[in-house]
Amino acid sequence: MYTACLNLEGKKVTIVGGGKVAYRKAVALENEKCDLHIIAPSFIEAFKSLGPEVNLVYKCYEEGDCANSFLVVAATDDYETNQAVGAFCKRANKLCNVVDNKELSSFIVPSSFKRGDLMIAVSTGGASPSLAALIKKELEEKYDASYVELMDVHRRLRAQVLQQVEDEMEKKKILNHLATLSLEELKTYEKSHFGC
Ligand SMILES: C[C@@]1(CC(=O)O)C2=NC(=C\c3[nH]c(c(CCC(=O)O)c3CC(=O)O)Cc3[nH]c(c(CC(=O)O)c3CCC(=O)O)/C=C3\N/C(=C\2)[C@@H](CCC(=O)O)[C@]3(C)CC(=O)O)/[C@H]1CCC(=O)O
Ligand SMILES: NC(=O)c1ccc[n+]([C@@H]2O[C@H](COP(=O)([O-])OP(=O)(O)OC[C@H]3O[C@@H](n4cnc5c(N)ncnc54)[C@H](O)[C@@H]3O)[C@@H](O)[C@H]2O)c1
Repeated sequence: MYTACLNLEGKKVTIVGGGKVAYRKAVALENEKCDLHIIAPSFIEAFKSLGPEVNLVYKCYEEGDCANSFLVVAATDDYETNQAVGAFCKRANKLCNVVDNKELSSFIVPSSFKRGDLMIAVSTGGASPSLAALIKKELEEKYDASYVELMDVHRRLRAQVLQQVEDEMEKKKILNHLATLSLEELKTYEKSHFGC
């Protein structure tokens, strides 16, 4: 499967299902500024914690419910319903994650976390979602909260380097060197080279 990061801002996204798995997917999608609709006859309590901009639609799935959606997640506990959603999306060329059917999915979701602009995602291709989550947990410790600031400094420094260094080889050399520095070293570099 191809690795990509999707920009879902303003896109209509539909989740079918109102249980534990649908909730996990909803929490992740809520952060993406998409137009999120969730369809199910009943929802677990946890859904109350979602913001008012999330549309909970109290009904069973019907063909056509996802017709205007850019991306769809089929997350019911009913195999036939999930399959119907997946089959519709396949015909209609929509991105679709069917949580109990990798073969019918056009994408699957890795275990991931963010530290500012840094995003780390781990996938086992469905072989062991638990192992993906465990490896993510290990990486969360190594790439701790300090990386949020580190990424801010990197973004500033890269912009300065791109603006001020013309020679392509030199530019590459500097950026590769910056990638090896600690947060403290980066701050010292910034002060001495760009005076801030
Ligand atoms: C990463 C994560 C992201 C997320 O869901 O957003 C995710 N599963 C997570 C957790 C998790 N899932 C399951 C358990 C119970 C233990 C176990 O069974 O292992 C746990 C552990 C837990 O809950 O702690 C069971 C399970 N998962 C799938 C099936 C169906 C099947 O295999 O057919 C079944 C069996 C259902 C059953 O019959 O019981 C399928 C998929 N799960 C995926 C993603 C995709 C592959 C990702 C990959 O391998 O890279 C894929 C293919 C489709 C998809 O959902 O995208 C999230 C971790 C979030 C985090 O903590 O970071
Ligand atoms: N991909 C994953 O990470 C993962 C992890 C665990 C389980 N699963 C699979 O996910 C599925 C759902 O698990 P769960 O724990 O969220 O189940 P759950 O029992 O907590 O929730 C099921 C939800 O589906 C809704 N539903 C049922 N029929 C529907 C229909 N026709 N239209 C709309 N909504 C409908 C129910 O109202 C309920 O809200 C299971 O099939 C399980 O095999 C996937």
